[in-house]
Amino acid sequence: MNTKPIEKQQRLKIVADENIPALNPLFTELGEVHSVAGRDLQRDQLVDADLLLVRSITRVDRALLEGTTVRFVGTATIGTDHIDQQALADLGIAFSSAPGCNADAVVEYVLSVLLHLAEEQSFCLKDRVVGIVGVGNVGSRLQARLEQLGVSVRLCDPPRQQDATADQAAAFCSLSQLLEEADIVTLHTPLTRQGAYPTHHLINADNLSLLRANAILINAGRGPVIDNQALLTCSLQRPDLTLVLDVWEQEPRVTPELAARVRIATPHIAGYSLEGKLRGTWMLYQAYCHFARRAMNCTFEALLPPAEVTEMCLSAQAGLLPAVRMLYDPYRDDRALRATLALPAEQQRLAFDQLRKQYPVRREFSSLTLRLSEAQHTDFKALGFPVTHQ
Ligand SMILES: NC(=O)c1ccc[n+]([C@@H]2O[C@H](COP(=O)([O-])OP(=O)(O)OC[C@H]3O[C@@H](n4cnc5c(N)ncnc54)[C@H](O)[C@@H]3O)[C@@H](O)[C@H]2O)c1
Ligand SMILES: O=C(O)[C@H](O)[C@H](O)COP(=O)(O)O
Repeated sequence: MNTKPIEKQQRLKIVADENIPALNPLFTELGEVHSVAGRDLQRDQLVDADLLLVRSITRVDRALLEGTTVRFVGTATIGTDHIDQQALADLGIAFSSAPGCNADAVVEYVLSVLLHLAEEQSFCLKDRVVGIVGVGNVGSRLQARLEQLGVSVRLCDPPRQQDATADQAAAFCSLSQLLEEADIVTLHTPLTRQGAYPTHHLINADNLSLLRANAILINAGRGPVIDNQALLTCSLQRPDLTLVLDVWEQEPRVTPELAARVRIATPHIAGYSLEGKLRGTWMLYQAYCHFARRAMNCTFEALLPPAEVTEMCLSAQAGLLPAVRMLYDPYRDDRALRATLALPAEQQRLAFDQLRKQYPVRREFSSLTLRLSEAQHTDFKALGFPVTHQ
């Protein structure tokens, strides 16, 4: 890629999505930050801009950038399906995303969902097989925590399987085998439409029928990885299925008919821990400083405020769910989303974005040290809590 650091005497002009936190402490030392509404960003807002910082709701392509002065684009997200990276390379614009920034938040969303459903449906997670589709930053961290808890997993990731040694490749299975063998299926692939293993409508009318009786299907990746119309049809015929959707094919539109069939419905917030969001911005700051060959003046630790509650003592009888619920209860987000579903379509779309914009502070499990009896240590540690003796 033919990208050169920006050489400019005057302060940079930085155009940034208003939903990116910590722009001030990180980017105002570099230039003037202009906040914009990410979903509606237009070319004329990029006049004289040097940097463009976005989240996942801004389509960044040739039409937006050709002929502008932008030299660096960053997305403070893991997903990159909204960015035409080939166009950026052709235009000589440097690009950075934030791989892994909110992976732990997504893992904790899934763990919290599973522990809530285990209580409601009276099953023990350790007796269930969890199928993870997409075993990258999110999927592999989820795998590690589940295996430490003693849960059996099945893994499907053809790109990783293809690059693995024969020994490593044996850990993976095909999608159909996973759907047939797993009691719980959770999707963590990127959204891709091309290449050897495209994920658009990876889950569709043909393979939904492979799901086991009483299966749980979770999508916290990207909405179009599941054919939502096929899912609705299937769910009407299969009341035994439990669906959990954080992402939706027509996002920010959520069709009330599908939401009515979904047990836990949330507005694309699986990755919205404070740590995840701040790490996303900080990784862009780090990437830009590297690109511009500048020294960094802020560490991630300095950016992250202390949690309100940092330590909690649990009784020797306490199970996992009460501690998890203290930090994250997915039904809070489910209730907030459902309250918007009776609105006319356009207002519902706006409400979806508002829920995300005004998202309450949510901290990761690592922020809360638990005082526990010795016997409880293994499971709470496996979930990701720091633990200490009572
Ligand atoms: N809901 C949320 O808030 C949220 C938050 C973070 C990320 N995400 C989404 O989750 C996705 C995964 O995140 P990640 O950090 O683990 O990404 P990653 O790139 O680290 O891992 C993705 C994995 O999916 C695999 N994969 C690609 N095509 C596949 C296919 N056809 N079948 C099975 N596996 C396939 C890749 O080989 C890779 O190992 C992101 O791309 C993003 O779209 C959503
Ligand atoms: O890809 C990601 O990192 C996540 O999906 C992220 O949480 C999306 O958040 P948004 O950019 O829509 O605020």
